[in-house]
Amino acid sequence: MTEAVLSIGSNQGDRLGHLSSVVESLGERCVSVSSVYVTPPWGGVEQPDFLNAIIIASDPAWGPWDWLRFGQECERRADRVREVRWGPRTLDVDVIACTANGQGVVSAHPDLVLPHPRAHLRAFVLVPWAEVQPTAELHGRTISDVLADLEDRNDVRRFNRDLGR
Ligand SMILES: Nc1ncnc2c1ncn2[C@@H]1O[C@H](COP(=O)(O)OP(=O)(O)OP(=O)(O)O)[C@@H](O)[C@H]1O
Ligand SMILES: Nc1nc2c(c(=O)[nH]1)N=C(CO)CN2
Repeated sequence: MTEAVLSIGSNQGDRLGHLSSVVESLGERCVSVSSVYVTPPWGGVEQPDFLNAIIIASDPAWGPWDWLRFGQECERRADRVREVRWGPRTLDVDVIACTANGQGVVSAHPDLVLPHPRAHLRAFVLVPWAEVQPTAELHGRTISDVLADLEDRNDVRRFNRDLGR
């Protein structure tokens, strides 16, 4: 049994629709969903604001690579094009962390680094994650503590609609 923390983001096209498509595809695997947040682009590329959210998902038979493949399949269905690193996209699904039978999974494989190597730098991940799992830990610190170090944490604002779960 694995539980995954999935970060979903969109800043192109029907942003809310793209995020909703992930929740729909997960179906019964979806355990909880954060509010939707409007977030300024992270990473230095000038582009429109994103909508971001965090999903907690679980499946008795899936391992960490299944969550990665699931996210990439959702991106493909949203016609995501990989052009600019950290640039605009219809849908981004990142696996932020994964637990297998209650134990945190650590992976250094370049195609699946766990926990996600940049999660601790991203208010657009930590603010929604803290909403749904305030006691979660990243590299031995609570995510609330990690978030307190980020200067841009107050730039992340609640959006006026949610993903309906
Ligand atoms: N935890 C992870 N979640 C998702 N992709 C990962 C993870 N670890 C490594 N990768 C790999 O990262 C590669 C690039 O992914 P992607 O194009 O989504 O990056 P990005 O969203 O532009 O940037 P970032 O990785 O900083 O979020 C993919 O080939 C994927 O296999
Ligand atoms: N606000 C925000 N910025 C980003 C995002 C994202 O989802 N939200 N995704 C990126 C690529 O992983 C790069 N920058």
